[in-house]
Amino acid sequence: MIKEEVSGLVAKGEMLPLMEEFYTIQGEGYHKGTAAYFIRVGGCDVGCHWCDVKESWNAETHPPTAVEHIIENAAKHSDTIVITGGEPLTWDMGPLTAGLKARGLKTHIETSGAYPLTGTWDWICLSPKKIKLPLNDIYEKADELKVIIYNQHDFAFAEEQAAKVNTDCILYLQPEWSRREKMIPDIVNFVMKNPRWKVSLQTHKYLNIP
Ligand SMILES: C[S@@+](CC[C@H](N)C(=O)[O-])C[C@H]1O[C@@H](n2cnc3c(N)ncnc32)[C@H](O)[C@@H]1O
Ligand SMILES: Nc1nc2[nH]cc(C(=O)O)c2c(=O)[nH]1
Ligand code: SF4
Ligand SMILES: [Mg+2]
Repeated sequence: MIKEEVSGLVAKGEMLPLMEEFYTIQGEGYHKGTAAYFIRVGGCDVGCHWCDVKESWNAETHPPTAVEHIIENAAKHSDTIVITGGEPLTWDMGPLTAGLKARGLKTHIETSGAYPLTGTWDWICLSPKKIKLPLNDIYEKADELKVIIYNQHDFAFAEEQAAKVNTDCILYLQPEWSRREKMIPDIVNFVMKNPRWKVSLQTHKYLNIP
């Protein structure tokens, strides 16, 4: 396929820069502990300094892959598919999620919400970032809000973001991995004082799984 054809298909979400795919246990948030197949799509220009997958950022380094191929492969592994990245909403998620839904699979997304919400989702995990805030439309659709706690100011940011989501949205505070020892005591205190929040840990890192 010539370069222009590939770019055209990527622009329509019919091909996506695929970084990696793996069958594992969802480590974070509401579905933690549940087996799921992860699809990690390359490309993100949000730029969180503590991001644990910086290798995902440059889409050019991940091969454009036909979504039919991604869908067919995912269907072999699990009935729950988590789309993450990178920032999956960099791309049109319509074709990928339509194909997954057509096969009866559950579609979950991990997103910063910084780009327009595309695709059909059974579960939306919104993890807002101060440096590139979510667009307004996603707040009412988020099933869980997962705010990363790196420093004290992040608690105030978490409350600001919680004021924008729908009333059924489940609220999580997750320690930034490198700061977990410092921040966990403060997160525990905060959640006991503000019990509508829950703690989320990156349990896959404790389990030594992807
Ligand atoms: C790598 S991101 C990819 C999806 C999307 N770009 C986002 O940020 O939601 C997946 C999840 O990991 C979280 N995350 C990334 N780096 C982290 C770190 N160092 N410690 C804790 N959580 C982290 C993000 O906030 C997000 O909830
Ligand atoms: N096991 C596991 N659970 C996860 N939940 C969210 C992840 C992500 O990077 O989006 C992730 C991940 O990378 N691995
Ligand atoms: S938005 Fe997500 S992928 Fe992008 S830099 Fe932040 S944590 Fe990493
Ligand atoms: Mg991860």
